Amino acid sequence: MTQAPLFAGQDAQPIAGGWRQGSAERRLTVTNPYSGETLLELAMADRQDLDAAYRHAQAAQAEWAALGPNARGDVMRRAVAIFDERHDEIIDWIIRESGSTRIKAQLEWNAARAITQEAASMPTRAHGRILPSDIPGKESRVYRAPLGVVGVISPWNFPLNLSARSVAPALALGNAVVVKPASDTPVTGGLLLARIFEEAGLPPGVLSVVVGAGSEIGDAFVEHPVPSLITFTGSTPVGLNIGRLASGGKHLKHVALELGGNSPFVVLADADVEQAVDAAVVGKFLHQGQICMAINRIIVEEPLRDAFTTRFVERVKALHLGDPADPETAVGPIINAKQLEGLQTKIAKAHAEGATLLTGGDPEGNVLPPHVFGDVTADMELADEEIFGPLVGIQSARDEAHALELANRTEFGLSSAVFTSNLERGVRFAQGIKAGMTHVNDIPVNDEPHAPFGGEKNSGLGRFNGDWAIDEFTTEHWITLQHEPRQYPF
Ligand SMILES: NC(=O)C1=CN([C@@H]2O[C@H](COP(=O)(O)OP(=O)(O)OC[C@H]3O[C@@H](n4cnc5c(N)ncnc54)[C@H](OP(=O)(O)O)[C@@H]3O)[C@@H](O)[C@H]2O)C=CC1
Ligand SMILES: O=C(O)c1ccc(O)c(O)c1
Repeated sequence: MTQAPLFAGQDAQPIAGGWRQGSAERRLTVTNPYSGETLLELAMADRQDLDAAYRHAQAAQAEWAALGPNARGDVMRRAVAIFDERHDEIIDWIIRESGSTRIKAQLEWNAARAITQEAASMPTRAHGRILPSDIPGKESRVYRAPLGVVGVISPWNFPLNLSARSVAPALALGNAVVVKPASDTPVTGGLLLARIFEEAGLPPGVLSVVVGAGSEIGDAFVEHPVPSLITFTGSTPVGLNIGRLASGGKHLKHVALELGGNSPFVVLADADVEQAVDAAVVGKFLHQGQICMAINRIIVEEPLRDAFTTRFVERVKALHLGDPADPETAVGPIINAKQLEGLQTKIAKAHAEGATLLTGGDPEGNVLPPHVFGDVTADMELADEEIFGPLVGIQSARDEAHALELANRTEFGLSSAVFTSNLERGVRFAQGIKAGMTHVNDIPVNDEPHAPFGGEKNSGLGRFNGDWAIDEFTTEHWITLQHEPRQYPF
């Protein structure tokens, strides 16, 4: 007997314990970025819906936390089982809603499942501490407790995973959660995840999803008095605004921000060219480059530049473009026309600034052929700004010191990579890069559920995953007990 779909595209969202239509006048049409097919239409959520979601989360949170670590862990374990049972439906939604290739959709399903499995262990890892004290008769305890209610704002590029990597740990650690997914991907960014946790036995109202425009409910989402923490993944301008609202408004709250990136991919003169090219092709063009960790600049030490460039361009020209559902497709569509137009503007700017086009082509629908530019200098926009698309420039470095100077030249510091035949030299180079993450002889696109994920400089604040998530999604309360009357100085 075939199962009913987990989510059938109905006009409903889980707000304050029940599935219902949003209350805003504005309706959202969600389309397939490759085919243009309408996937669903939704009445969007408004500020009243948001307030109801937060208030209900606040009311439901204490009972959810009190269920205890094993019960909360069991919900996570059942959610992992549902990820497995519903694998094909989830993959299909990721492909259709975000234009992900099947390759990328599988990677995203892996990542979302893995963080949910990691979250299942977190309830029994949320430890308090007993501290020594110099005060006679004092017992000194540190209790670790859930923050309360967590607000999660996620983007359209890895919507399922970039919601799950906040939602699963936050819930597992006893918080309640309200999610605002990107308007391009409300299903994989929130509605599907809500159905997974609902089927896994999460009590109603502990997780709400409000499908509302960031431009309309975004500030209210952050400034609301209920959430103690806002996690955000998206553009640096929006992230900086969220940071300002969270720290400068009426209600001070924690933030965990994962923002833009400009990953340098450095190839030193002693690197294996073929290995470096293999990595560069995937590290740049996976998900059409729409990944915060994606290679944004290729920096090759002079002696290797021509050999690397020739081989890299050959490999790029051979990439399979087109239908993201086709297992052979490496490069699928850009998420929407606005993003495509932005990329075409970047291409024109690269030409105007004197870069040399080595391979490119005109878009077919939202599918933009990979563009590689040579003779790129660090002051060009192509090198200095986040691209978030299938474009890249190759810069030449005089020597290792110059390569490091170029790598550190931008406002961003999320991920990075360096290729060399001497691994310890690679580690020393990595330690010189001002970033949250560096991968020696690998792509900068790496994320493991127990490893600290996050950026420095304008790439963000805080770290996700593993022990770092436990710190982000809980708080510590110092409580002391005087077992004998204390002698005060007056
Ligand atoms: N670091 C990363 O992973 C990502 C980086 N980016 C960068 O951002 C650029 C633009 O992409 P875009 O999707 O527009 O990124 P945004 O930062 O605009 O969107 C990310 C999320 O923030 C929401 N949002 C938008 N405005 C506000 C606001 N004022 N307050 C609160 N939330 C808000 C969006 O909602 P809504 O969809 O309703 O607008 C979405 O859910 C990309 O070209 C890329 O450079 C984008 C995505 C991911
Ligand atoms: O911000 C991103 O683009 C992004 C993508 C995939 C991940 O696993 C992740 O942690 C971040």
